[in-house]
Amino acid sequence: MISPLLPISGSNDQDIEASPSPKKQISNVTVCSRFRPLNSKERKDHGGQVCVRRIDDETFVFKDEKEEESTFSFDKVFYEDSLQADVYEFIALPIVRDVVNGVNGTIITYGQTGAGKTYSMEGPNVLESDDMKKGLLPRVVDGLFEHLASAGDSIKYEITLSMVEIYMEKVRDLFDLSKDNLVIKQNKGHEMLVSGVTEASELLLLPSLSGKIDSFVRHRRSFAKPTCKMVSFERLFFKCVSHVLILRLNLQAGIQNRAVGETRIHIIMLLKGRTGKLVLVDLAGSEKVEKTGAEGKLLEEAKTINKSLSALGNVINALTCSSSKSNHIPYRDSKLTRLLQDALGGNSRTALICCCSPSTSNSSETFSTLRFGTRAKHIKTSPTAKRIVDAETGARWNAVDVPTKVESVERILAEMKLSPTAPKKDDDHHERILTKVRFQGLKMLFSENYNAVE
Ligand SMILES: Nc1ncnc2c1ncn2[C@@H]1O[C@H](COP(=O)(O)OP(=O)(O)OP(=O)(O)O)[C@@H](O)[C@H]1O
Repeated sequence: MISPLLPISGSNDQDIEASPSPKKQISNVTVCSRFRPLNSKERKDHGGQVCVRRIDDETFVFKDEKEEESTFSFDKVFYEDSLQADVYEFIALPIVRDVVNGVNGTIITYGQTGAGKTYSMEGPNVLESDDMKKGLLPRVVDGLFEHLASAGDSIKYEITLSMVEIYMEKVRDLFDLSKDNLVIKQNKGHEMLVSGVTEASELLLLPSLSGKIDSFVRHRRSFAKPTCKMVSFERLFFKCVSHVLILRLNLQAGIQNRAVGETRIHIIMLLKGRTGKLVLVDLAGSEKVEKTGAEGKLLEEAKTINKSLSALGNVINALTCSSSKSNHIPYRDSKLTRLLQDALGGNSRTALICCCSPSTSNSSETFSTLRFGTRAKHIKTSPTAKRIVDAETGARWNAVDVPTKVESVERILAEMKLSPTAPKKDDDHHERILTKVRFQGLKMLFSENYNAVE
């Protein structure tokens, strides 16, 4: 069920308040490994030798530099023939659904430089519309909009996008480069936020866009701003799709602003709705400093990056150490761990993609990435839906439990049907009433939205 943005009112909703809210189960961080195809250098210089032997979709045998074999298991293993769509469906789609329902989500790519982190996260670029190549980011943006729209009874939803990079332990705003040392804070709900970060905001949406966004993007790449008024379903669709595209253009603009050259940086994208927050993190390469061959300023950058990745490892160790329940978790040791505090130790459904080269020439870095992933697998998080306060009545709801106006009507009709005192009606009759009520409800909500947006 989708949570609406409009305040909920009416006696019907009051009845539903009493119904118990389902509790979310404790869940692990989802950890996957992904092996990219061998590149031409690995094929040429190392005879195309690989360090991984597939057992099944969750398990493989890894051969280290000393030819010793160990078996690794993850929630899912994506081998070199895996599709971008498979990665999205397994890792991101459940998180996107949860975010729409008020549960925060985080997706992190980890691995050495050149292992496929950016390819997994972005694909060739975020405006890519080829389904074989499109990465997680554009799919997540499309998926968020599609899920919000497909409910039909959800009306108005604001999505804001922020992008920051962590460079030399400073959080820089990728939409406003003058903000180059933003402060990370924790709000009353123990949620981490970047204070003063620029939020590109898009106000949305309505009818189902399923399958139509990419064909639109393919044909209207140069489209910049929505200009039409919401007067018909077609135009409404046009307006919604243009918002998706603008969001993708914003992403592209932020990505173009990030530090360039040899610099290794962490990139963090935050998509926020009224209820859930989705954080996508493309970490800097995890290789050892010596392997980078860096000198001078680049060496300093590499050391700072490795310090923050070590801090991430320490946080994971502290969280997974059995005696650490009462222990101090060193989130404050780096900006990265501070920003990921709620993703790792709190209220978030989190997925980690360990990106690896399959070549024996990189087996030492691959081994360290796989060990990092194995450790992260033991983190427990307890994501719960956010509480929403009804502006009119002050009633509090879990975002996942908030009934829409239309759903309220459905529940009442269903209850009437079940009630022993209710007059017995045939199913067709009941369906006809339901359809009419739905139509009336949507008509009313469409017009409310029209006024609000225009
Ligand atoms: N699954 C894949 N299928 C095909 N090509 C891939 C895949 N993963 C990565 N590549 C290619 O490998 C190269 C390196 O990938 P990518 O830039 O994503 O690495 P990275 O881990 O993000 O490195 P960096 O830390 O430098 O950002 C790119 O040319 C990319 O297109």
